[in-house]
Amino acid sequence: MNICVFLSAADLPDRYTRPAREFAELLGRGGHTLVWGGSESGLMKVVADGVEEAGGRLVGVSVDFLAAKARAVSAPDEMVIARDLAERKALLLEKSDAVVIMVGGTGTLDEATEILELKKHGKHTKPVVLLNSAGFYDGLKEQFQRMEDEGFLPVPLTGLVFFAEEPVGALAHLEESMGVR
Ligand SMILES: CC(C)=CCNc1ncnc2c1ncn2[C@@H]1O[C@H](COP(=O)(O)O)[C@@H](O)[C@H]1O
Repeated sequence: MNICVFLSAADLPDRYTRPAREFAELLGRGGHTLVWGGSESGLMKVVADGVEEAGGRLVGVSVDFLAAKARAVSAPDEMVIARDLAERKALLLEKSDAVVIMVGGTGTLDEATEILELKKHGKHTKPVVLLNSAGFYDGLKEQFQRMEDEGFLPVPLTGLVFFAEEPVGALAHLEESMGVR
């Protein structure tokens, strides 16, 4: 399975780094491919290193203005450079069977909301998991719940996104959704 991971490009403390590394190891050991933004920075690098060390394949989709900072990869790994952020998001989704949103800032939020919006409109049916490491997304979860409770969501929240507290639960949900378990 090709699993797209959105997450921070910042260097972060152990409470966020540990689950990122753990998820990467599970992904690699499970024989899956990581599809990610291609960066060699922060948590994005932690995940790429973890997948590579565990024997998984990497598919990066960087973007023109960040291409100089993209990870150097060689076959069977892959790196594509998109023209802009819009094309990058489209390519990340196109190359993936499932999406995991991990802790991040505005870049991660941008990617997450676009993927959920496209799913809401039936443009894709790929499973999306929000990995709530160290309770980072408690506030967002509450906001989504309020959107649903007050009639802002035309589809059930559970049909849009699955909240996982730990990496093992996140991967198990994806494997079950895709029938590879
Ligand atoms: C030092 C430096 C400029 C590093 C490069 N920085 C980046 N390289 C690649 N993708 C990025 C970078 N910053 C943001 N992104 C995109 O936005 C998300 C992370 O943004 P953020 O850190 O959550 O807001 C990633 O999923 C990635 O697709």
